[in-house]
Amino acid sequence: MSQGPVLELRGINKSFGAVQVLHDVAFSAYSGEVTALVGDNGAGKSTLVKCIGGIHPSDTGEYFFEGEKVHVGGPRDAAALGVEIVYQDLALCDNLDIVQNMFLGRERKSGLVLDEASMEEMAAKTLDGLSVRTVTSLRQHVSSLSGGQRQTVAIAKAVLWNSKVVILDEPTAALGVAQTAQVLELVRRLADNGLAVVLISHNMNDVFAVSDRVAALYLGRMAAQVKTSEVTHSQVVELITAGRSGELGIKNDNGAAA
Ligand SMILES: Nc1ncnc2c1ncn2[C@@H]1O[C@H](COP(=O)(O)OP(=O)(O)OP(=O)(O)O)[C@@H](O)[C@H]1O
Repeated sequence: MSQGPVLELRGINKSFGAVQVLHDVAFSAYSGEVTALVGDNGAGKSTLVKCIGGIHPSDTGEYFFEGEKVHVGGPRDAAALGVEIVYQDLALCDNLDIVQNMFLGRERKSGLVLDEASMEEMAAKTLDGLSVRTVTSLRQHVSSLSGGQRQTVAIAKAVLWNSKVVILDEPTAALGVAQTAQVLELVRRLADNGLAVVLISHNMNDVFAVSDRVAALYLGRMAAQVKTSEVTHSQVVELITAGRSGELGIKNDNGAAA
């Protein structure tokens, strides 16, 4: 399924004041694939994702979407391309129900009133399309949902808008074993439905369970972006902790030596 990447960044540099956080970073995401973005605390994962999402646009570098060079100067530009980010804190409102959360800020109206029926139908269709069966009622307040169910609602909200790239910030960090398995299954299904999924993770089991590629950041540089099937668990740990793998032969997707 390897066509060109749907999203590709080249030569991304980003500084906050005098501190340069990202150095000449290249990163690609492919439709139908899960790309795990890994790296130690402070390696620059969130900063890279914020560049992709237009929250902190990069200082220099190029951004390509579906092969075209684009300018992403803010979150609206990213959303218009079909790039959605699901943050760790989920940004769900506890006092609203599932449908209200999924349409928050983008409510559908019929004349002057909210078109509840069509929103409920779209929400149900999206959850069905993701084969989500864990939610009992769409009119349930999200405060009454489990961590895994909340994660599911946040992910469904991100894919409601015909998105093409979905970035998930540590979706299993706060979950137990069974819920982690459920969310990972959902992550895989998103890719199988044709989306490019980027999964930020610290958990090697999750990375190897679900990803097609691994992109490893080390001190703000892309140490390697490789196919998951071509690396071992310990090579990925080395990339995260030392910025390179001692064993030769790891190549970046673009052919450069890691
Ligand atoms: N708004 C900001 N202003 C100044 N420095 C920042 C800002 N955001 C991030 N940084 C710095 O950039 C570096 C990378 O941070 P970032 O949050 O991108 O790392 P991360 O890989 O996501 O880490 P973690 O796994 O801990 O979330 C850190 O040294 C951080 O202190």
